[in-house]
Amino acid sequence: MTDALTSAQMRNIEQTAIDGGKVTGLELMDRAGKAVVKAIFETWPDLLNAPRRAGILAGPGNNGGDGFVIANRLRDYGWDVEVFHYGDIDKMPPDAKVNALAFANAGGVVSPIIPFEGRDMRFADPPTDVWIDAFFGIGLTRPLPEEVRAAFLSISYERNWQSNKLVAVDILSGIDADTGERLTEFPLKPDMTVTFHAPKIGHLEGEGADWCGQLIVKNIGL
Ligand SMILES: NC(=O)C1=CN([C@@H]2O[C@H](COP(=O)(O)OP(=O)(O)OC[C@H]3O[C@@H](n4cnc5c(N)ncnc54)[C@H](OP(=O)(O)O)[C@@H]3O)[C@@H](O)[C@H]2O)[C@H](O)CC1
Ligand SMILES: [K+]
Repeated sequence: MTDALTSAQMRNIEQTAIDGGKVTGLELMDRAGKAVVKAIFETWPDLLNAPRRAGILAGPGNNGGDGFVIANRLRDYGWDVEVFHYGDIDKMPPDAKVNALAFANAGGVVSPIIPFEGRDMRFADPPTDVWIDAFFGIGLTRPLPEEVRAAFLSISYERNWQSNKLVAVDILSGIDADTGERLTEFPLKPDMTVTFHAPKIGHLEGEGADWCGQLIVKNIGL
């Protein structure tokens, strides 16, 4: 596995490629989101047999933008997709906003994450086959907001009763990408983390190493 990067090193690699005209941020986000979907079908090929249901937990930044790319892609496969957005589409960074608007304008369901509050997800009907954690990636700077922690807690009840999957985009939200420190604790380990270009320090150090599930590193052409 190639050397682990800090979030600053990753941003520098991305920005150098963008500044050099090799790729745009939007293209990188598109590749990242599609790489997550590819990793899902490579890991659980039976999910390809029939359209399923996905819950996308999207945050306010570009990690959330990846989540909307994934939402659009899974809808292309005929999946029933609902995005639970901690954030405001209008305030998202430009690349993320493009993908969020594409989802919303195509009739995609975007809900606030409040529905999870106190909701007993153990008997959710229909159950969600795959949860995508796209709340926060390498831009996490502090412990998670309480409503985000509560959403994760509700889903952890459901996961105890349903055999659904949790996939973390880039890194499990709540883990510091530069140290592996869990800035917020919740009882939900992902089945898989899909990161881009190279592992980050937070995937290999501290508690982060135990809170990845299967770590998949996908090339996004950098
Ligand atoms: N071209 C690219 O940059 C690509 C990026 N990829 C994906 O993008 C994320 C990194 O995106 P970024 O927007 O830098 O960061 P995040 O989405 O992780 O989060 C930043 C936003 O979240 C707010 N934030 C941070 N911590 C918290 C918190 N604990 N509570 C509430 N809000 C929080 C932050 O706000 P600030 O107040 O801190 O400014 C931002 O609004 C990367 O991980 C990839 O998934 C693509 O994959 C490749 C292209
Ligand atoms: K994430």
